[in-house]
Amino acid sequence: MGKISKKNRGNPSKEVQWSSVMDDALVDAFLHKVIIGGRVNGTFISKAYNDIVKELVEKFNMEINKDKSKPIAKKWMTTPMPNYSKMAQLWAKDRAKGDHAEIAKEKRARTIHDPSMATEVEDHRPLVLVHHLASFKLPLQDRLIPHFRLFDSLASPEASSVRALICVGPTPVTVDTLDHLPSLRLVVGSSAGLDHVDLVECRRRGIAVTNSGDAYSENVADYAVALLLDVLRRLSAADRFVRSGLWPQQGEYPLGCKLGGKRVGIVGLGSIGYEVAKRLVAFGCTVAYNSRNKKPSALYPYYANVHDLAVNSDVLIVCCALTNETHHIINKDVLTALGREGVIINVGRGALVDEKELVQFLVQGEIGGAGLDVFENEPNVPKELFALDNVVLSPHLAVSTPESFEALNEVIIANLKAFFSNKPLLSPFQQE
Ligand SMILES: O=CC(=O)O
Repeated sequence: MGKISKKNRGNPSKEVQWSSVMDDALVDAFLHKVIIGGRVNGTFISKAYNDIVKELVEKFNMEINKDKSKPIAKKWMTTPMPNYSKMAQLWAKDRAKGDHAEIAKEKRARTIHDPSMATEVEDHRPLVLVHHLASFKLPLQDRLIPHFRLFDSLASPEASSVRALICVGPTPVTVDTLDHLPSLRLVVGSSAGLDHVDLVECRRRGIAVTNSGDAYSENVADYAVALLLDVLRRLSAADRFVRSGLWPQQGEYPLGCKLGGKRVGIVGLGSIGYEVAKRLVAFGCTVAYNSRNKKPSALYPYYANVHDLAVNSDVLIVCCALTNETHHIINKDVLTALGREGVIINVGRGALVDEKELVQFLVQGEIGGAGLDVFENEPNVPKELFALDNVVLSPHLAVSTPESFEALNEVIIANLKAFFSNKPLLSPFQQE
């Protein structure tokens, strides 16, 4: 509990208690977005948000919109701001006195700069553009607010001076995007693959690029192994068999194959590929790989081209970056080399595989099966695959777990903090 002097309208001398029931982070967000920033961008229109508004209003005897049918935020957006800004300062000061000195220190650093409040508050947080398609939101974005001053429009006046951008999911970063951002020096990708970022143009303009580093690697590797086990043991198909009531009618289900002992070729031995290899060795598989260059630290046999890797593999697991060189790296020749019993797992990008050819091979039984998390034209999946029990389909999910998003958040913050303090970046993008 802390104390705060209430100096605004109503009862000028009364001291009110600051309730500790409110989550600090939400209060911060509230202070930044509503009180100081004076606007709500929609992120906090939620029950938690409304609770905070309500509690603040009650504590400070401020006017409240009595009409419950209207969101409180609407009312607050039209309320004059200065008193609230003062309140935020008092609150920060108050916290500084108690055992929350650290929080308050951080809070002072978080205070947003708004020209209309310039004499009252100061904001030292670096400016960062969150660049995202409407359908892609950065997971845990609110956690960045204490560290960075975020905005999300290329049309905003801040665009001309912003030095760092977070690229959310597959949001394209093109020449046109970069033309809006003359001061940009860093693109922080939130994905492992960065085929949606014009890397050549970034390099030409001296813009560094980072990706998700190791944040997703274990999750994607788990998923690749899960897809492979599913294809080999026909788990999803067996599940459908039971659910559709066919077991009592048809009895035995066709045998699946053992994973141990398979020769697995990994296409792209980056951090995901390494994790896949580790897991498959534990299952008793033999592992070989192809990547742009032989890795001095890798003990697995190296094949300089995917065709030769396929000839010597029962399974290909595709987890390399999509580039001009790797587009359709799994083509008709590679599929032929893999053979009728061969299995393809793709957790990289759809366009790494010539999808039309793959569909033909699967439909005609010229390949053993496939586990696909990615497709050439997402979210559209070739309908011919729906009827095939030796194919496991997944909606681009391999990276997504709460744990991987937590890890991603740390990588993003670490990269931005390193950049703004002129230290080496945590996960500069490297092509495998
Ligand atoms: O596909 C997801 C990613 O590249 O992170």
